[in-house]
Amino acid sequence: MIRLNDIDRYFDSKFQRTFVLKGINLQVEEGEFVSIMGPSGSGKSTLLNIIGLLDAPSAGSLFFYDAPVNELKEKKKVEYHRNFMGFIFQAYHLIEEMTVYENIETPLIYKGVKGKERKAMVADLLDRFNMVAKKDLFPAQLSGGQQQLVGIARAIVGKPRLLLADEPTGNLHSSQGEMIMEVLRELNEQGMTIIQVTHNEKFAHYGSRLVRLEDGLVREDRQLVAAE
Ligand SMILES: Nc1ncnc2c1ncn2[C@@H]1O[C@H](COP(=O)(O)OP(=O)(O)OP(=O)(O)O)[C@@H](O)[C@H]1O
Repeated sequence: MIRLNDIDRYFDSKFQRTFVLKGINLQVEEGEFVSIMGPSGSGKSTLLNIIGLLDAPSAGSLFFYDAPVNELKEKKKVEYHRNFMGFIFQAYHLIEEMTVYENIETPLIYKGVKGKERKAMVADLLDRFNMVAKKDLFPAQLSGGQQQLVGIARAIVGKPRLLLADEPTGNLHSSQGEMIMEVLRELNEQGMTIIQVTHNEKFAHYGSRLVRLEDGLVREDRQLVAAE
């Protein structure tokens, strides 16, 4: 589904070149649930942003289903964002002028989902995340954890084929975090491919594969067994 060939990401300053990612080779198959771990600054978010077409590699190539996606036109990128992937960010990226309900509904409008079906899909997630009573509030009226839940609901409501999650549980209590990981596991069992960045070993083990980055290199890449 996704293939990275010799991906480098570096930044040049006057006197030196700083590598954030160095020669990353990674292949992710449809249906996998990959957890990316590694120390702060090791390049995890950068890697996720490159896969999500939000950042461009300095060298190397990226493929979705064997089609090169390195140098896509903006319009094609938007199509991938709309129809192929969902993104959970560390910062929630909610639209401040929209209510909780509208924030969750927006991706479905872009996707062309009809009104009735849209309502049912949003209602289902509000219910599942215990946010029904908050549906008419604006993001600024919610706690950090609640905003995170809305961000997650918005990312998964359209059932994207690929979900990219950067510390999805970062601002949540551990019980909320576990609830979210259960939701991700269920979505993965239904066929969604998931790549998450996490600092939490326990949550990493909801995945089926662990990739550990260090200094911009893949230091470890192994399958996880469910019982671990
Ligand atoms: N525009 C930039 N210019 C220079 N360096 C950058 C730029 N963007 C990112 N970096 C550097 O890239 C490195 C990796 O950042 P990244 O956010 O990918 O790390 P991370 O592993 O996700 O860290 P964390 O766990 O703290 O979120 C950092 O040292 C950061 O300073």
